Amino acid sequence: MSLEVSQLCKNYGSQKALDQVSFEAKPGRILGFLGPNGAGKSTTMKIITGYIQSDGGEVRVLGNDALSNSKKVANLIGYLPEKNPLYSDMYVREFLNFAGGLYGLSGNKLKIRLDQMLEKTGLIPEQHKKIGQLSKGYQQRVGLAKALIHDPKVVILDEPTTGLDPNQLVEIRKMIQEVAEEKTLILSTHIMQEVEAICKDVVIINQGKILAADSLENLQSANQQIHLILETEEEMELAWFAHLGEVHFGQKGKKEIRIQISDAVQARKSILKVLQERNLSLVNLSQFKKNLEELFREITK
Ligand SMILES: Nc1ncnc2c1ncn2[C@@H]1O[C@H](COP(=O)(O)OP(=O)(O)OP(=O)(O)O)[C@@H](O)[C@H]1O
Repeated sequence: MSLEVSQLCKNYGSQKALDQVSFEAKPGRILGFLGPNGAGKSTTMKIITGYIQSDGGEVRVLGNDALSNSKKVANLIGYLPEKNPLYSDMYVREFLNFAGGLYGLSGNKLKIRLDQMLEKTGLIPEQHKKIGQLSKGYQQRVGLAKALIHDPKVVILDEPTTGLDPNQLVEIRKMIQEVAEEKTLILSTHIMQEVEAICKDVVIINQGKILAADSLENLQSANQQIHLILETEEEMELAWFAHLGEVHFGQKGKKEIRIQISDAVQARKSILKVLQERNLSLVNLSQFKKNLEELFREITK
């Protein structure tokens, strides 16, 4: 396992920001780290990367304890913080050169790595511009190149696509996927479609506690229940459909009933029978499966 986080705790004064947070990240699989605002995502990432200390628990990076081997672990991790801190007066190449130097790279090795990172992040045409002159999307690329300059094994990206236009978003996501092919990558994001598009594993945190940690596939298949929305002209009673599964009224009050079922064909037949017997006029009968967004809202509400 490249990254093991176990039983992390962190308090800010009397507030418990992290409460026994544990999860693992594997190489070659992007782990989506999800949670509502204030859930504890950035705090977890800052502890993993050594920016702040925990009040308890353990972080192991490629088997190294992050607390007792902080220097070694810092070299194994690349981090793009939420508020990407860049020196806007520095030139792109100059800045990345400086960042590489901080990790002990120099001479030809630094030059080769610098060229590789500029190429990988599409920054070659921009390398002689001042960072402050770049668009937000290109500034994020500089942040990504900085996080990767020392060729870390574990990469942590805190909301890297927030505020990007749709074109930049697609390009940065593609870059993230390429990076993840050879690294362990944790991606914090609020965008559920992003998780469904590029993550293999998912951790959901809320109020400092882990609520789910599994592969995206397992989470989705555990929620493969089908939902039917039934709408009629007349008011209905939940009891008429209770034999089919879990039932509750929908947005249109008693004229809309939502039913969670496992056998859609059988359920539709039964519903039509009830409608006929009670002489109800059907307005809509549709079915859907929960996506990650709905699952997230249900878990964290
Ligand atoms: N330095 C600090 N001092 C006091 N409280 C803090 C500090 N940093 C974070 N917190 C609190 O700890 C909790 C977790 O914050 P954190 O920034 O880790 O959440 P987050 O999941 O990253 O949120 P967001 O998605 O909004 O960035 C929040 O309630 C926040 O107000």
